[in-house]
Amino acid sequence: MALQQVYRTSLSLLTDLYQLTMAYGYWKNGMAEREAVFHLYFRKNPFGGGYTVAAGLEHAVQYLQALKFTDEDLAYLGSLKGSQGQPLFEQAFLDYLGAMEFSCDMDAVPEGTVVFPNEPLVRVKGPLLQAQLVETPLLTIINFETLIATKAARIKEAAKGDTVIEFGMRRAQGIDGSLSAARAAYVGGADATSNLLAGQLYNIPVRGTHAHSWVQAFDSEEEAFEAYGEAFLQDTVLLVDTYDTLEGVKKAIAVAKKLQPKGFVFGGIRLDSGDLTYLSQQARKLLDEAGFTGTSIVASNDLDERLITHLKQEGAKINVWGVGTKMITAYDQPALGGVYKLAAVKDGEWEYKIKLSEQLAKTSNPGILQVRRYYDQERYQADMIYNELEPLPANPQIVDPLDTTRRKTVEANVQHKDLLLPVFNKGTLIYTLPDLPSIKTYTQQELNQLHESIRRYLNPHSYPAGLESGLHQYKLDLILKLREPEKH
Ligand SMILES: Nc1ncnc2c1ncn2[C@@H]1O[C@H](COP(=O)(O)OP(=O)(O)OP(=O)(O)O)[C@@H](O)[C@H]1O
Ligand SMILES: O=P(O)(O)OC[C@H]1O[C@H](OP(=O)(O)OP(=O)(O)O)[C@H](O)[C@@H]1O
Ligand SMILES: O=C(O)c1cccnc1
Repeated sequence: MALQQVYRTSLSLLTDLYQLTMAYGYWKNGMAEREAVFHLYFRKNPFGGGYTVAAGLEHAVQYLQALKFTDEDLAYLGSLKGSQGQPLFEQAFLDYLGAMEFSCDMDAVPEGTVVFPNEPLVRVKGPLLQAQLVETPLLTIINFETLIATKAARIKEAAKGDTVIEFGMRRAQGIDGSLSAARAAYVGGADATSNLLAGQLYNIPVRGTHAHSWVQAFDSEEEAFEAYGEAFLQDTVLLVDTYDTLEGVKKAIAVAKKLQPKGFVFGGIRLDSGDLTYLSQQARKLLDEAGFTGTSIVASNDLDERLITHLKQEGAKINVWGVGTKMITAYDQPALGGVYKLAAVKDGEWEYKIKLSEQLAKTSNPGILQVRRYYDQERYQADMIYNELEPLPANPQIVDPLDTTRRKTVEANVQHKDLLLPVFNKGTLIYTLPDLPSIKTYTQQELNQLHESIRRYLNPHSYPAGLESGLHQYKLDLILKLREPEKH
């Protein structure tokens, strides 16, 4: 029953061992309750793209709401031994964990928001032990769902208003990979999923056709089509490529005509192999000539945003795209490199912290950060990461992270909004989670605010997003200070 045991009420052990060893260390050193701030952000848009769609907040919230070490969890931690056979954790620490209630503040960008490198998607502020502990699960959830939502947005963009159905469960990264990806794909742009459990859990529309095995199970393709059409008079999409695609289309048309007196509505055909441009054009001609002008042509077969764009440019007559492997696995980039970095610790006063790196771009940002988005009537103009606790100049400057000599002054007449919204206040949920259809609509509104040169998948323009110049200078000074050998 291991499978059933995976999806349990307590996911508190769903973290790396080192989160618990650090937690023990903080507790032992009297630092557990010291206030700290962490930011979750990524450094590069995935897929060589110009934007990223944030997703996963709902699951992150659910995880945090349920964060409680059960007796079973504590017994397991108590059973862990060091190399000399000694218990890894002492009982008083386990008692502390058992009594612990999540009490952090969390701010996050709403799901469906378009975001850019280095911008915090989540900010956790609270007792050091707790804020550290949640690093790994928050990254697991946000990295994956953000990655898939972004992939789906790219695919939906390529489909240019056509319907996109997520068909990927069979190729997904395991059970949860199929479920959370189905939800994230829907957030990003997919219109429906073939995954029934995702449909039930998340209220995503479910859609599907039939497999080649259906046709193979009958003595002839006609019989198979007729039997399916009889069973689903209203919603039939027939897979026509089991033997010879265009012959299959002709047989599907003949069956549709035969069943019409019974109220049959010819929903569509599906093409799953061969030259999808040529076959869809020929199939469209045959369908139109037979009067089935409203019958859809569904295509599937290793599709992604590039192929869909190609097929459209070639003049393919496809209006529904079934996309599996390449969407559900984010095939060309299997992980978003989101990180979770300590940015401030309070010891009386706030002390801002950075993690040094050889490259300035990889050095984390200090402070208690917020993201300000500037926009006019038509578009998002620029984003500025700034320290909430420091005063902002009247006309702040945004420093380009890739070329810090390039700076953009924010014009006085543009509007702005801050992206991180309060989600938890001292462990209490204060954010109303939007329903999934609202998130999906919001994603599309967000994408529409980006210039199409930023949305295109090939060599997109980069959206201006950087540090407020005062924060940038503070960071440089901190780096220089930390690099002085005698200081550390
Ligand atoms: N007109 C086209 N232009 C570019 N790529 C296409 C075109 N038509 C199909 N493709 C893509 O080419 C790839 C190979 O197609 P092909 O029909 O050879 O697939 P297959 O997987 O070998 O077929 P089968 O499913 O029968 O094994 C698929 O990813 C398919 O989506
Ligand atoms: O190609 P994807 O984007 O992953 O879409 C899902 C695929 O899954 C099904 O076939 P399956 O892969 O089971 O068999 P097939 O490749 O032999 O058609 C379906 O016919 C699609 O081709
Ligand atoms: O319904 C379909 O056509 C379907 C579902 C999953 C995978 N491939 C196709």
